Amino acid sequence: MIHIHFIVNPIAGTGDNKINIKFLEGHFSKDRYTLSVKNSVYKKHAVKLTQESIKEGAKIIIACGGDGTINEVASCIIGTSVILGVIPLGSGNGLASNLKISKNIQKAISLIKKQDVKKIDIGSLNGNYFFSNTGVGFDALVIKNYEASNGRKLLSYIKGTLKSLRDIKYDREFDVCLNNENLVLKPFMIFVSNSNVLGYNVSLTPKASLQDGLLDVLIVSRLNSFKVLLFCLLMIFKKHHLLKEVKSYQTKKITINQKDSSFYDMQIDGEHRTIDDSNIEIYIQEQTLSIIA
Ligand SMILES: Nc1ncnc2c1ncn2[C@@H]1O[C@H](COP(=O)(O)OP(=O)(O)OP(=O)(O)O)[C@@H](O)[C@H]1O
Repeated sequence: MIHIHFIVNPIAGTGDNKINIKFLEGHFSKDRYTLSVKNSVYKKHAVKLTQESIKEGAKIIIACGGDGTINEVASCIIGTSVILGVIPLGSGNGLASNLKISKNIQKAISLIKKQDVKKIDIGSLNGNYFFSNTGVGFDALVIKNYEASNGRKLLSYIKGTLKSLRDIKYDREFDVCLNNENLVLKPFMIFVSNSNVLGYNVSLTPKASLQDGLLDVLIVSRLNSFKVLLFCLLMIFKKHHLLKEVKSYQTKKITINQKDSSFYDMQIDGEHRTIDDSNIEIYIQEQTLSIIA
């Protein structure tokens, strides 16, 4: 018997998914599989549900949601023998897009039943894991404003972006160290990615791979308002690197220090997080997560 648990975020994406026990029993035969389905009812609830599923003996845990849900579920199974599966129900679905996991639920289920398991790299940031990307600066501000808007649609991201264009300040100076290079800057954004898709098929780091043992880093120096708009436009066509303010790196580790503040507003896998520290260390942990893909 294979014990599969499904952790479902009912508000992910359009919030109208049809994942429930009855639906799943139509796809997984009772002779081979025992199923459990749990819905998260508040933010971060998937962490608790996953921990319970591990105690209950789940062998495969399926994160049904977007990058935020994947983060909550996958963070709990690091260091266990549990295998992660994904049914992409999110809005952006960055990690699932990189892994070419279909948004079509029947196809995602067929993939889970095949059980082809890959080992992928994960990112670590001051004791937090990320699987897709993290960042400080403009991207974190967009996510913060998006979450504050309480909307859940692409329009809320666009509104969050427009508000961030008005709000962005360059008041924090960071000392950044990567690949033995030291930079001192007040950046527009420092974006660190494990995966090659940000979400909605937009990519800031198209060369990133989940299995190359490297983080892809985009450091964008201060931009004037015109250049910010140009950056956003070029990003849609994956040409943002044409701006001289945009520098791309590949590295195993990056550290960021600041003297004048003891916290960072960050985004981790598309969720806003405050990191209470003046120093940040981000590094890759190679082939650490077993995932069906
Ligand atoms: N019942 C719930 N009510 C409110 N928030 C929830 C609930 N269940 C989960 N969440 C939160 O919803 C947030 C968004 O989840 P998720 O990232 O999976 O979806 P998404 O934002 O639509 O997708 P993506 O990140 O791919 O764009 C997460 O922070 C998660 O903790």
